[in-house]
Amino acid sequence: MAKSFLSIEGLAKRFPAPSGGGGPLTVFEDVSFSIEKGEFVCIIGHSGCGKSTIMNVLAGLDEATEGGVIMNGKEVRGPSLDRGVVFQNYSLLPWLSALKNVTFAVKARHKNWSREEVLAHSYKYLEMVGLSGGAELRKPSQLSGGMRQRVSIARAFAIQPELLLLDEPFGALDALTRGTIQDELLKIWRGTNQTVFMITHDVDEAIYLADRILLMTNGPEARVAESVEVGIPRPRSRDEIVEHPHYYKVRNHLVHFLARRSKELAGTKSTAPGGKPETVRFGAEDGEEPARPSIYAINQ
Ligand SMILES: Nc1ncnc2c1ncn2[C@@H]1O[C@H](COP(=O)(O)OP(=O)(O)OP(=O)(O)O)[C@@H](O)[C@H]1O
Repeated sequence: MAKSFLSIEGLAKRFPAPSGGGGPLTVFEDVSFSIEKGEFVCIIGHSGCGKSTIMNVLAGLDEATEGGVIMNGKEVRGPSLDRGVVFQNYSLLPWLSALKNVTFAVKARHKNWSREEVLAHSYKYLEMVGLSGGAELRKPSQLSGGMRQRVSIARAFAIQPELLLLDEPFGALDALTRGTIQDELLKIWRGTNQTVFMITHDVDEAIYLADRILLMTNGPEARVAESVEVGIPRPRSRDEIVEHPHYYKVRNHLVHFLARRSKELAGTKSTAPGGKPETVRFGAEDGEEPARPSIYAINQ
């Protein structure tokens, strides 16, 4: 069988017992899933289940206690420009302007580019996120939280990594900017065959953007329990997506998982082969028999 672009195999993360006593904290265990080249995958789960920790392991910034990550047939060990990350807390270099934060990364990626090429490329992405007209010359401390997040997004997009890792990238943005940058992200993703793995708490954002949505049970001992296929054709429009017959089925499934099943399934083991999440797929209307896995049928 062909290997996936990204394979997460039997990942577990434990932290030593806190000084007050007790056993080690198992944040998650038996986390296994794969992502195909060019897929857009979102992950949703309650606070503390370990989403950011999984992302840090994918980025090569943290090590799992058990298991590993294979990308393009190679084990992920340490960070790489093939994996671009946007964190919740921007992680910009505070002594550099917004522009230099981006050019710094672009120069590292394209060592043989001229100064003009680096500048033109960096400006393209800064303008895309709405940072121009002088704002790009300010240092992070002189920018608002939303503006800093936009610099961080421009920097990650500008290095055109094979895998884009986004940890709640739009959380600090106002609704209008958020919508614009979501659409830019989709445009870039469609045009580049990049693979995107994104954490979000917003079910509507996940349905609008993703091909698949991974659902995590509550921690400790969390796991990825389900992989929900969105199944809504692209390009998607914000106005029309809610009219699609799958939209509310997917949305209700996600909300129900977060409200009830993430807790009910907490601490249970996967019954699927290799600990992979159950696939949840919603069938077409018009009399076609939907391919519903047992887990979906149970929760109808
Ligand atoms: N260095 C550490 N030592 C001990 N526990 C830690 C450490 N880092 C993270 N944790 C714990 O690991 C768990 C998972 O944290 P993580 O930030 O990955 O969760 P998350 O799902 O991304 O949460 P959120 O949605 O709030 O961002 C939390 O319970 C956190 O307290």
